[in-house]
Amino acid sequence: MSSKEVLLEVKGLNVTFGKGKSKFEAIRDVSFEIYKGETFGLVGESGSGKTTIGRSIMRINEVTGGEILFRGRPINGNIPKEWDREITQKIQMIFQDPMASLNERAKVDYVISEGLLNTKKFGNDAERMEKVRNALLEVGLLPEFASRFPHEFSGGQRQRIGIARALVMEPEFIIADEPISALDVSIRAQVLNLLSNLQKQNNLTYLFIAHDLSIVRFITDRTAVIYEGEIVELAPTEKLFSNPIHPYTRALISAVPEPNPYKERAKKVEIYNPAQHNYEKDRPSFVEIEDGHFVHANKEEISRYRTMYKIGV
Ligand SMILES: Nc1ncnc2c1ncn2[C@@H]1O[C@H](COP(=O)(O)OP(=O)(O)OP(=O)(O)O)[C@@H](O)[C@H]1O
Repeated sequence: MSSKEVLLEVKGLNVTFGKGKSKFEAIRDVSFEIYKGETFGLVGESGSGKTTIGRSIMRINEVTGGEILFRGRPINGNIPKEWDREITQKIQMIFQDPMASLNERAKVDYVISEGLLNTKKFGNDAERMEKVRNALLEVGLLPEFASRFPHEFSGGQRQRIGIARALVMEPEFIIADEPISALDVSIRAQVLNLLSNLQKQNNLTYLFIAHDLSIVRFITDRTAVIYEGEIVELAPTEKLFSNPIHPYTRALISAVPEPNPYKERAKKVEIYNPAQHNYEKDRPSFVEIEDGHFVHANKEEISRYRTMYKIGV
């Protein structure tokens, strides 16, 4: 269950890579809030900037402009040591490819407890081992697995180890970056169920990154759609699917395959053409077109969308 208590706030985030001619603005003026206890989806195609946002929150990426607040306090810049340590513990990330994110030469106990070792806060060896065993149990693995190597496990088990690695830190906020994309289709639902159960048990808040809208639909409370480094639409997830407004969101939704093959054939796929926006005189902003439903648009588009999609008319 989500409250309206803001846990994480991203305000006017800009991320630029490179300098001079090779300068590339990967994230442009991105703002959103994530409420405590909710699952917030971030959806967009490859290269749109989803991971860069996740990495900025993890403080792996340099932030060029704007700020990120956790529990109302900035996480970047010159911050007190104690606060820095707390953020390092409370914000964790689960990665797409469990193979790539796990050190193959390290045993599972080390893989899971590495973060604990770095924060010092978590006691002696025996206490750490106890935490590792508990984390393994929590993700549905045997405590004995602690003394094995990651390559001895299946993809799904490795992702569970990746989840245990985040969980052992006793986080409050988890960024799940395409956590099931690399997994066999047959085990995806299991891992999603695990994430959902862990959320309830541990009162976790999730930022769930995906390129696949159909996954986001079933597990997120609210969703933001990102296109080329900009959020084009943000709404409660059901609203986004029942009444998508931005042409890019509409194109994405129309591209989600229908489970019914007959319907799919009849379905018209919309194509998104960014040139359709005329922003030269009438500049766009991020407008709340109805309660909690934001769209990137200019004045002319807002009034057109209101009429087209029967909002407040
Ligand atoms: N360290 C970097 N240096 C230069 N460009 C980068 C760097 N990291 C990311 N980019 C670029 O920024 C853009 C956004 O990348 P990002 O990985 O955030 O996208 P994404 O939406 O997560 O895509 P994917 O689903 O493929 O991971 C891409 O064009 C990428 O090439």
